[in-house]
Amino acid sequence: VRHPAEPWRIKSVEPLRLTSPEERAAALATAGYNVGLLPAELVYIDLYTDSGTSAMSDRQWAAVMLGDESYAGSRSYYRFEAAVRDHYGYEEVIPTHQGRAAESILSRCLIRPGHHIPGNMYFTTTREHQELNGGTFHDVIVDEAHDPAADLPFKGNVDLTKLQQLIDKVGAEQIPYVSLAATVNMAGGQPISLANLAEVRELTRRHGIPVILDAARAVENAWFIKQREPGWSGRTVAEILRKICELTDGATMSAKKDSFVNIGGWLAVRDPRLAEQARNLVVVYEGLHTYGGMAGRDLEAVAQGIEESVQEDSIRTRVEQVAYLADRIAGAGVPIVRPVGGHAVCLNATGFLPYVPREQFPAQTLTCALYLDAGIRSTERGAVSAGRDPVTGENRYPPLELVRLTIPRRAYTQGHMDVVADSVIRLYERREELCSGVEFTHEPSTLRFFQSRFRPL
Ligand SMILES: CC1=C(O)/C(=C\N=C(/Cc2ccc(O)c(F)c2)C(=O)O)C(COP(=O)(O)O)=CN1
Repeated sequence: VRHPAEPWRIKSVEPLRLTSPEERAAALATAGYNVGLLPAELVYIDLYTDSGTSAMSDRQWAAVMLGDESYAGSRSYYRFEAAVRDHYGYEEVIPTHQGRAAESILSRCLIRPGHHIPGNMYFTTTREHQELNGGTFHDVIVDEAHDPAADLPFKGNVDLTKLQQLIDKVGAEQIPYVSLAATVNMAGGQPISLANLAEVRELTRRHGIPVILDAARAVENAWFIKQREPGWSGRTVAEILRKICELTDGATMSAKKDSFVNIGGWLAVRDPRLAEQARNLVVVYEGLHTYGGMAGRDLEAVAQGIEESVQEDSIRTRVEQVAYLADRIAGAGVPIVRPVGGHAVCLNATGFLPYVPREQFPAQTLTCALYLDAGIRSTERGAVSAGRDPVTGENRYPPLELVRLTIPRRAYTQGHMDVVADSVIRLYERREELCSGVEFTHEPSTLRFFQSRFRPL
């Protein structure tokens, strides 16, 4: 796989510093063996997240200067609203400062204690807000999504039998909505197909259950539909994105992904009554419903980012850079999640570190080894992220124990990808030496992944 030639040239740069091994060892100990607690300046290549870390374009920076900071009815809000309506197709657009704020407001509007929310695999903040409002999340994704080696084109698909069984078990009236992610982050950025989405739409329509999309990386999902789903190769990404949204009743959006911005999000629905309920909560938690926790300049950057995100060369080269990294790593025999997702290469930590027992958190251990080796920050997407079962309090050990190498958009070049690939391959060749993991020294009660601290065993 060749590294793509980007459809842009660099006009502004931010200097990077490579630390010494000694510096990194000291920094990691201070950070409690949680790379998420490292100061960013001690990280050389930061693959912690693609959320809010992408490079904005000169046109987005120019739009920032046009930000209308009026409290009510900002010009920038109407530009933002028009961009969401044009590209996602929902009538009622409600700004929020980022995705989890949209999730919180949607959950407060639709979920009541005792409710059940089916979805194609969990995402941490999405499930958290569902549980905080008394709901129970049920994973109805196809079984293959939990198998890192299953190389299927649409592992984000819903297993319709699982969905029907949940409806039969709890009753449609106990299901406020079906929560669908496009792509599925925790499965490695796996897309859902339009055919499956249409089947979910049909099944839920029969029971009067709404479908709410998590659109954070829906442009990447649209790209995979164009590449992999028969009958769509001749359509534009923009047309396919609209088609995805048409099959849903609303969406929560973290604009910090597809739309390249450093902050921003929105909730969009078709039902004006739900929209009014949500706007009332936005005023309580985010700010007036025409800015929703963003400055006018942020609204402008999101609007411009949406337009750029659906340009074919932009999304193609974004996904191809990830494929380049995956190809180099997999070429050396390193176990990764197949097929490669749109935003990340996911290392299968149990396959990578077979001698580290699950109770010693192999994925967390591997993130530490990657940082020590080359100053690379990656993301634990395994048992630490999965947290504890809210009922039993026991650690959840999901089948996927992954290290996510998450690629920011338009930020790193082929040279950086090669540094990452070389480091991963070097560690894989030394994997026999890595036979003990880590244990908690501090474990927060909520979303422990961010603030946990560990000690090496
Ligand atoms: C599919 C989806 C997301 O990927 C997502 C965020 N994602 C992050 C940041 C993150 C979030 C929670 C974690 O445990 C985590 F470790 C990383 C990420 O890196 O992937 C949100 C929430 O959107 P907000 O971040 O704008 O509020 C909603 N939906």
